[in-house]
Order: sequence, then structure tokens, then C-alpha cells
Amino acid sequence: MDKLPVSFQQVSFSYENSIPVLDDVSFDIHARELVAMVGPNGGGKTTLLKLMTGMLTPSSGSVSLFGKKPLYARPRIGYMPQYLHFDPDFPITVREVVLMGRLGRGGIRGFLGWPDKKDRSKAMECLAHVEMDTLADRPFSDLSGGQKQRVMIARALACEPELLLLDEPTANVDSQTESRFMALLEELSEKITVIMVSHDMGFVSALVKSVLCVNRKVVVHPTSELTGTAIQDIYNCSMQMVRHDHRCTEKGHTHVIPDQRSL
Ligand SMILES: Nc1ncnc2c1ncn2[C@@H]1O[C@H](COP(=O)(O)OP(=O)(O)OP(=O)(O)O)[C@@H](O)[C@H]1O
Repeated sequence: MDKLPVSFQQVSFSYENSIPVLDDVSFDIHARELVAMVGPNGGGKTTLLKLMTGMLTPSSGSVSLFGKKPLYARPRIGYMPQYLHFDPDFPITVREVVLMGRLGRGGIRGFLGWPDKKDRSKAMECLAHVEMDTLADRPFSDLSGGQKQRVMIARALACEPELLLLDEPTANVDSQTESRFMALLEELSEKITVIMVSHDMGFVSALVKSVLCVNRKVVVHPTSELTGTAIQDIYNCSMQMVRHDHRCTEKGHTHVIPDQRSL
């Protein structure tokens, strides 16, 4: 039987002597689940993803991916971070950024480390998924924020992951790209496990059956429960259900944002 893609057992984590960001967290994620992670700013979502990638290690408890320590499972993980850390002056093309994703799968196979035909065609296929293939030879630094984000999604897909971790993948992308991305996630989740951080409750509820709610503790909720009181419990503050911003109003999505007065 396949090992669980993600298992957290009594995990606590603190950054350098600060109060715990995550406190006694236990949950399992099964194969081919499509899971959304929600919670207030600072609730610990990115920290949870970093524990899954092995970039951070728990202060106590254990994290296992496919029955192994996260570092050993890395070749099976595609990760799209929340922020981009490329030097804007570094001369790298869009195609090369995506080819870097191939390194995650045990290295580029070509002669002396040059990408081979399969690496190049996979990179182009992933760029096509996010409709960025026509810009493959552009310098990455010339792209807009939303275009860069689409390229980073392609990079996470390029390693042909069995577990895809996405930190706010649609934060800067337009509604058309978001809809296509939604369809892509649905397709992917038939074969692989996908976990994504999202603040967009409309996006989340249309797509996933269960939601990982992160606010120092972690609770798994069926999407159908995510209304009123449940949301208040998750965010531990009063919430507004609002329609907001141009992009989302267009789609008629309802969003949840914390009421700043109570934070
Ligand atoms: N490198 C770090 N050193 C110290 N504290 C950190 C570090 N990274 C994050 N934190 C703190 O840990 C807490 C959780 O941060 P994290 O980024 O995991 O939250 P989040 O739920 O992803 O937030 P957001 O929705 O704003 O992205 C916050 O209080 C944050 O200030």
C-alpha cells in the first residue's frame, strides 16, 4: 500500500525562541487529495509548507512524506514559494527558470548536465499549461508579477511531482488564468496530491472537498462546513464575507477577509 503523502504527528514549531507558530499539530493527507490551506496572516501556513519541504524541521513531533523524512522525499515534491527570490539582474530566461524545476527530479539527464530533449519538451509543456510558452525566451526579469507567478507554477510542475505544494499560486494572476489553473488543478489531482494556500474562499470552495485551517493549530474541515461560525473559529477573529476587488467581483466570488479592527 502507498505510504501517506503527508503525515504530521504532534508537530510543534517555533522560530528561534519565539512562541510556537504551530502547536501540537497532527493530520494526514491521502493520495490524490486536493487540499486548500486557509488561515489568517501569520497563522503558520507558509511555515507548515516549509516543514513539508524539509526547509524547516519541527521543534518536536514528526513530519513524514511518503513514509520518509521530507528531505528524502524532495525529488517527489514540486514547491511554488509565496515570494520570488531571483536577483533581478541575473540573466535567466523564462525557459531556464522552468528547466531549474527539472533539477528537483534527480537532476537534468542530458550530457554534462545540459537539459536533454525530454527536459526541454517537459519545460515547454508546463509553460503551455500556464500559457507562457510564447514568452519562453524572454528574460525572466522583464515579466510582470502575474506572469512571473505563472512561470513559477510551471517550474513547480516541471519536476513531475507526486506532491505539489503551492503557496498562494493565484495571488497575482488574472481571472482567466485563475480559471484555467483551477481546471489544471482538478486534472492534476486525479493523479497527484495537491496542497495550496489560498485566501480566496470562493476559489477554494469551488475546487476542494476539504480545507486545512491553520491558526497555530490545524483543523481539517469539509468545505461544506466553511461558513459563519466555522470561519470565525478558524481565524479566531471576527470576519467579513465581502465581495471585493476588480478581479474577483468579475467572477462573482465571495471572499473572506479578517476584520482588521479585531486583530
Ligand atoms: N524566518 C522567520 N523568523 C521568525 N519568525 C518568522 C519567520 N517566518 C515567519 N515567522 C513568523 O511566524 C508566524 C507564521 O508565519 P507564516 O509565514 O507561516 O504565516 P502565514 O500563515 O503563511 O501568513 P500569510 O498569510 O501572511 O502569508 C508569523 O508570526 C511570522 O511573523
